[in-house]
Amino acid sequence: MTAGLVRHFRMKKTKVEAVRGVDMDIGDGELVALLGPNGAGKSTLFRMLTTLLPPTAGTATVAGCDITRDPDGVRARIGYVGQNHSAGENFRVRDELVTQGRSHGMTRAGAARRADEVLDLLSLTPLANRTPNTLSGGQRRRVDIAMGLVHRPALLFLDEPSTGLDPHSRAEIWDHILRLRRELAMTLVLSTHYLEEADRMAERVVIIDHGRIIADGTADRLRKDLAGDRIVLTLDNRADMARIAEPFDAHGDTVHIRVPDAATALPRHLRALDAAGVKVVAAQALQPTLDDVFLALTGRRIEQEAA
Ligand SMILES: Nc1ncnc2c1ncn2[C@@H]1O[C@H](COP(=O)(O)OP(=O)(O)OP(=O)(O)O)[C@@H](O)[C@H]1O
Repeated sequence: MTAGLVRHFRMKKTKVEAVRGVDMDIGDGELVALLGPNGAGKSTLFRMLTTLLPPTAGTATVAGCDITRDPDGVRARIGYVGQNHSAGENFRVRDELVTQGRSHGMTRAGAARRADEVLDLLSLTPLANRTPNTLSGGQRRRVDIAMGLVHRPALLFLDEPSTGLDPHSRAEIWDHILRLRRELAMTLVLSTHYLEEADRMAERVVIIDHGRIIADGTADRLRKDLAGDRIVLTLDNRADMARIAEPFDAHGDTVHIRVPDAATALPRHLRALDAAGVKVVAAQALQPTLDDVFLALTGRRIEQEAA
């Protein structure tokens, strides 16, 4: 889908290399989460793939069309939900959707029918005659998604769809995103810096940092390959640490041991330590988070940077 995609910005004397050579292939019907800290280049990549920004170098084919040679073809086939609201403040939601349909060449009756369909799809029918400035953050986000769906795209880009929403609204947005996937078999590419969302919702996670892809796979695969499970033991007597045979990291009173499968390793370790007379007062089997994966790859944590 993309080959060597690059985007630089020039500002006076400095050059910002926002995207530094991205190669990515996304298949039909995939749900892909692009995960990275602030400034990683996610929005710039999206803006190139949705033809809002020309690449400095490289190529990309989106929904079968080249982003540089056939931007109109790309735009006709994709939907894009950016970080800014797409509907005007003071027009009724349904009217905005009809206008959007008309701008895609639909007849008035066709656009009205489609507006009602997308209102229903995003559970917005009761709000159809409200203006966006009277809606909650989560409701407005659903209007943004509805605007991106009017022309029936097969592929939808969502740039941080849940950022800034309270946990309840975030869960609601995700219900709707997953519904699009289930009921319309859409290809969904979204960006997020919420680690647990990428982990739970997407079957493929692409981690991006400083404008480059640094990992790509299922969350489970990334965890296993790049971070590994840990068991965490608290010993009754710190001096007993010297009697642990495996390599470990000590954090205060606790000992962290890297293992391939924490659930099966934990009882084995407890039995061995018991037999050696080492008293363990607490024990935990820990699966790494995607933040641990990011830490293993970069030495930094996404969560700290997002905060
Ligand atoms: N128009 C621009 N002019 C100059 N620099 C820009 C421009 N747009 C983006 N950048 C820079 O490019 C880099 C990547 O920004 P981008 O918005 O793509 O990151 P992001 O991963 O989407 O971050 P966020 O999660 O904060 O939205 C940043 O250093 C940013 O400051």
